[in-house]
Amino acid sequence: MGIVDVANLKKSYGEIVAVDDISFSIEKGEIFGFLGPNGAGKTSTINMMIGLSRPTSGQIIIDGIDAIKNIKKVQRIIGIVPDENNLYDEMNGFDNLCFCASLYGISIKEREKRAMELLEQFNLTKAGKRPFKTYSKGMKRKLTIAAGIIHNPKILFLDEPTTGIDIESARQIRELILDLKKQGKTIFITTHYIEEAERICDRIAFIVNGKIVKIGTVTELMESVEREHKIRLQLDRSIKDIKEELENNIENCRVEIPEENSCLVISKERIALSPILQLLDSKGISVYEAKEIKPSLEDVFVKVTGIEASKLKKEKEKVGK
Ligand SMILES: Nc1ncnc2c1ncn2[C@@H]1O[C@H](COP(=O)(O)OP(=O)(O)OP(=O)(O)O)[C@@H](O)[C@H]1O
Repeated sequence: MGIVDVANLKKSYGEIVAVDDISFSIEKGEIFGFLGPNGAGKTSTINMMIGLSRPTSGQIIIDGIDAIKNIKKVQRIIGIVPDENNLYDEMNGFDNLCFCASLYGISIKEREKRAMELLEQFNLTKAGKRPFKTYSKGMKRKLTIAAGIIHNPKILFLDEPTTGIDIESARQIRELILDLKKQGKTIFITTHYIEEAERICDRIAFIVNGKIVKIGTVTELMESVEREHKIRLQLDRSIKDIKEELENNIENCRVEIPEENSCLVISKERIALSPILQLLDSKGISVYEAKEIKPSLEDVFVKVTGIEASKLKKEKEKVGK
């Protein structure tokens, strides 16, 4: 049993099945990522886990407590960082944190101490005196995370923590998340940034159309699909006219031409370079560079889900605006 156990969880909105019978466990102290495109069911899942919406069916156990029957008890041990900022625009950063702490019944002295500590930890001490509405998007996100951990929760739920903010703030937030893990927190994070999930998550679940299609560590996910070897050749001209000849001459290889002056040689086995170079040389084609392309988690995601990486990127950019 994990610190979080979700079994056969389902959420329907009328005809729409947003979350379709998913089950997973989160171990204490791990960063568990939910990775999927827009509309995959990430927010619907997190909202059921934190008690913002009621499941159509299924079970959620958090730290041994039934989270559907006993959400108030659960809310004391979890921290929530929604995908949209939920703090008061007119209040300054310090007061926002103290107000959040008061909701958990923390004493005034303790509230102020904790707020100051968090402002310092999140590099917001100076900004703490300014109204929240004057913060940049990155600063707003950081203060929202600080508010989510004001009561020192065991488990933190982060919905798209770096969507729509600048690169440097996103980097700082990833560092903060890793620091929280070091402090022993368990973290559930939803994202549609593959690189982010790869960098910080101990385990990742791919979610598409409300279903979990794969769960594992990055290494397990990489090993779960049949690996292809790829070599990219940079050439002095296009090899469109000899593509077929190349494929016929090199055993078990296929050739793709992504750009005018380059090609990809792809095979299930390791690729020997010399016969390729010899053939190209005999055709008077110069090779400027030959580089092995290592598979990425993005390749695995595309293979497992059938969703094109470019589609995921486009959606990411759209949201990031
Ligand atoms: N309140 C609602 N009423 C009706 N349909 C909803 C509601 N909330 C979500 N949905 C639908 O459920 C599906 C899953 O949505 P959800 O917001 O959980 O996905 P998501 O993975 O978080 O997407 P995003 O990355 O865009 O936030 C979508 O088809 C969405 O339109």
